[in-house]
Amino acid sequence: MIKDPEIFRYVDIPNFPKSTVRGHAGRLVFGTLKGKPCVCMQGRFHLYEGYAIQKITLPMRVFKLMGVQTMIMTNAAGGLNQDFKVGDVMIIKDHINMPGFAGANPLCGPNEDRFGVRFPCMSDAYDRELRRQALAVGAELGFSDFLKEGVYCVLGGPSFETIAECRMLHLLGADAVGMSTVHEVIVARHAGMRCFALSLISNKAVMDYESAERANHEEVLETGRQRAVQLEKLVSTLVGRVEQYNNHCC
Ligand SMILES: O=P(O)(O)O[C@H]1O[C@H](CO)[C@@H](O)[C@H]1O
Ligand code: HPA
Repeated sequence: MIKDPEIFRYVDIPNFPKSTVRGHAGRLVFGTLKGKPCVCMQGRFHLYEGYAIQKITLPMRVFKLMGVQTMIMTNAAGGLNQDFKVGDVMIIKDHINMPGFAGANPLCGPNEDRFGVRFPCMSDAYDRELRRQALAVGAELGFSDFLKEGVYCVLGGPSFETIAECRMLHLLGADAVGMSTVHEVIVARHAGMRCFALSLISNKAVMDYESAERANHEEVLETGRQRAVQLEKLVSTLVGRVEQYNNHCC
């Protein structure tokens, strides 16, 4: 997908965290996608790997310093919205930061004024224009049947949610639940980068005490393999249409 790739392993980059999750290759790939210069993370970092929240989000600040303007993220998530099916792709329109409620926010500590303000706004965390474009691209590609929009809730993991927790998150207005992305979005927005994120609904969150279904990482990986081609097509077509973005308001 990336043309003329230059690949760096995380383990070879000083102070970079290392990927520990199965399915996350742990490499930075530089190159072009549809003629646009880009850098891709093959594997991101999670609280449950034991990293400090600031370490998980360090790549966002590295990207900002490299001149990156737009962040596009994908994740796998459990579907809470009862209209969602396994294999649906949810454009994230907003998030609920559960660890943040308990004080785990990547911007805690002295503010880094060279990146952004002390109290960044999050009501426009997921760029409206990119979401609109993604829906249009999805329709052109014939993906409308499985393309949704919704609210992503992040938890710390690594244990999957209990039935009572899934019911609570659903009542709170979350459409999907996962263990990533939100910390990075907060740091990227703080630094004035534009964010767009997709959740692949890799499993249905279990909401019923009679259900025999059990969340498991195998199913998450398998759904990822099944939707990989369409996700690549959606993201690469969107990237081809992304315009230069300069956010001067911070
Ligand atoms: O890393 P992402 O794509 O968010 O994957 C999700 O899937 C893993 C659990 O199966 C967790 O890492 C969770 O966050
Ligand atoms: N819960 C939390 N994280 C997840 C899930 C889930 O059901 N599926 C993929 N990541």
